[in-house]
Amino acid sequence: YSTPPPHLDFRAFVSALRSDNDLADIDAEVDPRLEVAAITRRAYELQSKAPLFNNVKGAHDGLFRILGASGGLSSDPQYPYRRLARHVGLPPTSSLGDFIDTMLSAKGKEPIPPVHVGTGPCKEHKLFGDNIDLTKLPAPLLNKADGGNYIQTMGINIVQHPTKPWVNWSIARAMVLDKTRLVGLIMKPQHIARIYEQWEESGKDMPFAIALGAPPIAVMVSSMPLPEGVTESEYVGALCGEPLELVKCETNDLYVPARSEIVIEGTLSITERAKEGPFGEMHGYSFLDEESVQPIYNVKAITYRGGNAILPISVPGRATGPDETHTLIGTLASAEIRQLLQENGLPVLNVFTPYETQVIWAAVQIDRKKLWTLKTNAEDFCRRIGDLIFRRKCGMQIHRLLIVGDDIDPFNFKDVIWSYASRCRPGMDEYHFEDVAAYGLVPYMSHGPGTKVTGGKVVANCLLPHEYNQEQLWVTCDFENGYPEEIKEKVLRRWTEFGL
Ligand SMILES: CC1=C(C(=O)O)[C@@H]2CC(C)(C)c3c(C)c(C)cc4c3N2[C@@]12C(=O)NC(=O)N=C2N4C[C@H](O)[C@H](O)[C@H](O)COP(=O)(O)O
Ligand SMILES: [K+]
Ligand SMILES: [Mn+2]
Repeated sequence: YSTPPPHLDFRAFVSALRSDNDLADIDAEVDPRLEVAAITRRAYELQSKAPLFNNVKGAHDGLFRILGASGGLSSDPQYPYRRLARHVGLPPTSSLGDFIDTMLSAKGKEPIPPVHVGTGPCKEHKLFGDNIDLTKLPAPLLNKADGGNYIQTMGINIVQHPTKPWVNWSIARAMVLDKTRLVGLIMKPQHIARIYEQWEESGKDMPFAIALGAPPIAVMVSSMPLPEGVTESEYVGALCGEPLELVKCETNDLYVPARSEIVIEGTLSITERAKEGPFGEMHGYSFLDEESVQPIYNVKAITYRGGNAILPISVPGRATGPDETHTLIGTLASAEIRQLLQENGLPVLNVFTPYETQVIWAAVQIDRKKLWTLKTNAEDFCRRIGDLIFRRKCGMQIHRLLIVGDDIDPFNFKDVIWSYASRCRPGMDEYHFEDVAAYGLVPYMSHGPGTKVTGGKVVANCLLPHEYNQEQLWVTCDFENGYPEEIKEKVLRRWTEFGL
C-alpha cells in the first residue's frame, strides 16, 4: 500500500524528519533510565535534531525504540517551526501564525467522522494476560525527581462518554505502576476528567485506549482545547478533508488510529487510586511534595506495529528551548482563545503564548482601527476580554493576558515585552480576576501565598489611552519605523560597502 503523508503516519513523519536532516539516528545503546531524557531535554534547549534512539537498553520483541522532541523547534534556524509544520502537512517555511490558521481552518466546517477499517499496522503484534509486563518495557525515567517511569507523555488518551456520542482525544501523562497497571493525572476541568466523572456516576470502570505514535495531526488536535462535546477525530477529518482510519480495540469498543505505533488498552478504575508523580511539569518545576493520588489504568492488552515500534516521548521543563508542553499546549490554546474572541466580535488579529513566559502569559493582538469603532476604554475592554477568556476552559492555563496593538508582533517576545514595559502603568493598567478558576500547576498557585484553585489572573492593558480612539501619537524609534523608505533603501544598499 502507498505510504501515507507524514501528518497521517508517524513512521512517515519520522522519515520526513530524517529527510529534512532534522533527525539524529542514535544506534548506540542508550539507557532509558534518565540518559534518553537528558539527551532529549538538551536537544530542546539547544534546538538540535530530534533524537531517535534505535537501541534502547532493555528493548525486546520490538518494544521499543524512542523518539524524543517530536514537537521541539527544528534544528534549522531558517525553519524553526518546520517540525510543527510537518505535523499538519504545511511547508517548512510556515510561521506560527500559519500553523494557528491551519489548526483553526476546520472551524465551522462539517465534521468528518473517522472510518473503521478491519486491521492496520498497530495490529501486527498483540500482547494479552501474562504476556503483559509493563515493568519489563524500557519505559523512560524522564527526570531525577520523577516518581515513576512515564511511558505515556506523547500518546493520545482515548475515552468515550458513557451515554453521549462523544469520544474525547487528549494527552494526559501516565507512569508505570506495576506489571499490568499505570497511574496518571486526571485533572479537572479537562475533558478526560469530565468524562471520567460520568463513568463514576454510572458505577462502571471507564474503558480507555492510549495510542502512542499516532498520526501527528491527531496528536495536535488531541492537545487542542476544542469545545466540550466535540469528538476530536471528527475535527481531524475536517482538517484533512478526509476521514481518519481507525481500528477497533481488542478488549473494548473504543477505536484507535490504525497506523499507531503502540496501543495500550484497558479500563480506568473508578475505585482504585495510587500515588502519581512527582513529575517534571510544563512550567519547569518538579515539586517534591506533590501529593497527586490518581485513578489506576488496568491494562488489558498491548498491540503494536512491526519493524521495531517507536515510543514518542516529551520531556517537559524550562522553555529555554520549548518542548511539546509549550509548542503544542501553548500554541493550540492560543488558537482556541483567538477563535473565542473573534467569535464574540472582538477586533483580535492573533493570540500567542510566548515561550519566554512558559506559556503562562498570552499576548492578544488588537486591530486598533477596529478598536476605535467600539468607542470603549481600557477598563471595559480588558474586563470584557478577561471575562471571556478566564471563564472558559481554553483560557485555563493562562494567568496573564497582554492586550497589545497591531504594531506589536505577538510571536516576537521583544515586541511584546517592549509594549508591556513601556505602556502598561503599574497600579492602573492591570485588571485583576480573583473569582475565576486558576491553573493549579502554576507554581505561584500550587505553592504560592494565596488561594490554590481560584484567582491569580490579570489582564494587562498595553495600549495607551489615546490608542483606543486615534492614531498613535508617536514614531517608534527603530530602523523599521524611524526612517523614510528611501533612506532605508540607501542604507541597506551601502551596508556591505561600509563593511558593517
Ligand atoms: C498538564 C499536563 C502535563 C504536565 O505539565 O505534567 C502533561 C505533560 C505531557 C504528558 C508531556 C503533556 C503534553 C506533551 C501535552 C502536549 C499536553 C499535556 C500534557 N500533560 C498534561 C497532563 O498530564 N494532564 C492534563 O490535564 N493535560 C496535559 N496536557 C494538556 C492537554 O493535553 C490539553 O490541555 C488538551 O487540550 C486537553 O484535551 P481536552 O481535555 O481539551 O480534550
Ligand atoms: K483535545
Ligand atoms: Mn476535548
